[in-house]
Amino acid sequence: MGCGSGKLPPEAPEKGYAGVVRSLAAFGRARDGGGEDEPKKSAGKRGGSWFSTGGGSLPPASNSRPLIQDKVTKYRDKFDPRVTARYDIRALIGRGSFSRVVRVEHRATRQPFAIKMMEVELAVLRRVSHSHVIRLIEVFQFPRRVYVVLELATGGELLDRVVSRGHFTERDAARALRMVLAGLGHLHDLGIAHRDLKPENLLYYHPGADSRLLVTDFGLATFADGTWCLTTTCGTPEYMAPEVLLRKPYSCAVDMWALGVVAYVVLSGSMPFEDDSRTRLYRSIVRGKFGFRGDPWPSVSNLAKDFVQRLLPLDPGARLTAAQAIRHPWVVTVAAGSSMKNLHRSISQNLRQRGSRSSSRCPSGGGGASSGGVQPVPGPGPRAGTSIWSESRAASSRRVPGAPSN
Ligand SMILES: Nc1ncnc2c1ncn2[C@@H]1O[C@H](COP(=O)(O)OP(=O)(O)OP(=O)(O)O)[C@@H](O)[C@H]1O
Repeated sequence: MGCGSGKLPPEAPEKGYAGVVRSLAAFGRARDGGGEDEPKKSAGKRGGSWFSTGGGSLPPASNSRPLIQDKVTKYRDKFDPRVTARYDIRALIGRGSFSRVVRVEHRATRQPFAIKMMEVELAVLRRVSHSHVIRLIEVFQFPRRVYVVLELATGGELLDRVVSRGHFTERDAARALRMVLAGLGHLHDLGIAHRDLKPENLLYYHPGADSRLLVTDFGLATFADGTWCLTTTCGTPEYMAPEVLLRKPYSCAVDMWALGVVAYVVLSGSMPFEDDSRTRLYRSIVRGKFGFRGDPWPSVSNLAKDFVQRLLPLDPGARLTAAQAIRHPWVVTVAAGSSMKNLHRSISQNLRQRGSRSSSRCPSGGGGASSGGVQPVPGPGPRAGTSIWSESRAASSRRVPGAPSN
């Protein structure tokens, strides 16, 4: 379930990103040759399976079986034989702006994994090893493509679980956020800024109630070599920190801002900063004014509100770090506590309302230049729930369309 209007892809080649965008744009246009074969997230297939993903038989028994089987074969043909020699391609899980993710099975062990086809995020993923960060299994690197075998997360996105549970309390929210904070703390300790933290990039490892929550999608992640060394404008608008929009040098603290937005969403189903116009959205973010209005906020504890507020100060230096946030009394006491009000009804209602508003705003799923204008990048254009980026360092005098100038 998405809660953002589109991803701002990052600027030019920090770690060769522009080339990646170019080649993936070509990949999307030329190599896919018939994108209709694959589910589009904007068509509602996100996170779902295109054909049977169940541990074995492909595809499901139905009248469309031969057609689906053709598609399976066609899709498999797009994989390098060295990959298919090791892994059996079972199903397409989903598509990102610059990637495809498929469910696979290791031929020797029959163990399921996900393979992500993309060309970035490797340097970051290679360094990371944490129970709350998606694990890199192995990589196949070829001149034109990279196939990344990842831990397979089958438990769905954070907000989907919030909605599907039927019962959701502050304790559940605190437990989920504590897991995210643990993963984020590990990344920040390694000097890695994720830069696209949002509920869609938080996946449960398995469907069970005791599942680990994993930070995923390192497509915009980068090494922050110094404290305030990053300048790229990228992310997902609703989750972008004011210093990013103002084109100030920034640090890992942008992830803490995004976590503040995630916390607000998880506790209420609504967004702290939201506007149909991207220009107005950016203005409200850089003003940093938000409230706790409407349901379920009257039922939410002051401690929870304090936690959110301490993640969303305009001054990044005043924001909690991951190490501080995980020790915040709300996280410590509420996560361990037991009886809490059920916030589920209001949260689900708000999420549903927001979902229907954004689908009526962007019928094609686009980020919408008309709504304030984030420019599409080469290749697949921005869609609802995806990240976008603009070339700020390469053209420092140019503003992110719609973003306030400093
Ligand atoms: N390791 C994984 N296990 C299971 N599903 C995954 C895994 N990695 C990604 N997915 C799913 O695959 C789909 C595509 O993910 P991907 O990270 O490529 O792009 P995205 O983050 O959805 O889009 P964008 O990159 O435009 O933000 C999503 O539905 C995501 O939840």
